Amino acid sequence: MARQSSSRRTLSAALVSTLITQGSDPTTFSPWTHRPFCLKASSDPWCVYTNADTSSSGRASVNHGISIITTPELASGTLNLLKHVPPTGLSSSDTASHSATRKNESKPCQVKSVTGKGLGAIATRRILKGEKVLVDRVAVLSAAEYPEDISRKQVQDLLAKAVEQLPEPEMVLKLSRKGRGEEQGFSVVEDLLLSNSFLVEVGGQSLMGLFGDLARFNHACEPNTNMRFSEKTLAMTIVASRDIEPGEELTISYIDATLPSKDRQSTLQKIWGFRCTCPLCRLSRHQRRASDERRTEIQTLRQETIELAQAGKFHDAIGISEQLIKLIDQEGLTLAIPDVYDIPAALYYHVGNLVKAREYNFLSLMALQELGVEEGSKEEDKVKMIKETLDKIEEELSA
Ligand SMILES: C[S@@+](CC[C@H](N)C(=O)[O-])C[C@H]1O[C@@H](n2cnc3c(N)ncnc32)[C@H](O)[C@@H]1O
Repeated sequence: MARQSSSRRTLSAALVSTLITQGSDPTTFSPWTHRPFCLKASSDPWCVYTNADTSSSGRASVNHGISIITTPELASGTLNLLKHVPPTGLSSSDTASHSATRKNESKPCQVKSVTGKGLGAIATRRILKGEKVLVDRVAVLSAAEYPEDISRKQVQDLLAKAVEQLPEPEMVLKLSRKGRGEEQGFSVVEDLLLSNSFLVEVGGQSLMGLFGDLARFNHACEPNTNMRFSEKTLAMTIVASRDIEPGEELTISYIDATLPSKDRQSTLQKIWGFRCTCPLCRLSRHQRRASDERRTEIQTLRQETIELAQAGKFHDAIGISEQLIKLIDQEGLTLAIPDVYDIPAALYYHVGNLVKAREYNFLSLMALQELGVEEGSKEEDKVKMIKETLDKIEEELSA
């Protein structure tokens, strides 16, 4: 199982033995509610750590529990993360309706059948750009790649254990659809994990995260919401990236949506195992060609900007990067906008045009904030960095 490789690290023998060989009294595994279930690999052991405490008194408690499949080292890092999780838990529906209640509005979306895609999340009312529509705490975190000496069957056992130990395993098992299936050697849990989980960064490692409610969000190549993961709360927040009308489907992008249609289809097929039927992929051949041309041009301009900057032709690179912004905007690639502003921001700073550097840093900051910045997310780090740069520019301008 490999969506993206994760680095493996060494760990202290003392830590391993503390985590693995503790006695049979479950309280000594705290914050885990189950004895860690471990496989001894020739390198690090790999274990399932579960917190299935559904009471509101436990510090790490969450309504739907959490299982993490990892090495003892990362699990020990996660202990700190769990301390920050609000004690009342973060069930998606609770949180979404909680924020809705505050505004005296109804829940923003509900799961319904969508033609050709199974189930999906449909807006129940008007949702404004920037509104949080879901906060979903991760249920299962798994390595994206396992060492070679752990067999496929052992990985399947770890995954099965991770789900089985959750307080409501059926909440995860119900996500299973007719996927790659047993004939291709996939176990039910492995298959559902591969077709429903998203890569997240925890403790510097890329892990696959399964989020019970987010798993009902279908993909679109022009999505109307975006995802923000917080390492602090282990929750994914979904924020509207434009105004959404009642009855519209809420969509996210599973891949780099700036790619031309052929590349998007092949990536979705290879990694996710389905053929995309989103509105952009269903355009007439003529309209799709126009969009593909713009997207191919976007890839070319990106590459050209890098090459020009590497060759020290900064003013030419600035010109191309500004063309790139126009194209990204024309193609409605809202999610790519903050990153694309960073390019002229850095280039203008480099050539000493501080006024323009300030303008683009400011635009990047605004675009990021419009898309939602969660505490403990990588976007929060980026906002901090841009603000520091803006302060530095102000200082230099007033010197
Ligand atoms: C994370 S799940 C989304 C929820 C799913 N539709 C359900 O019924 O639970 C991913 C699966 O939904 C379907 N899907 C998602 N986006 C799609 C799209 N744009 N076109 C066609 N099928 C899609 C595919 O079957 C994919 O494997």
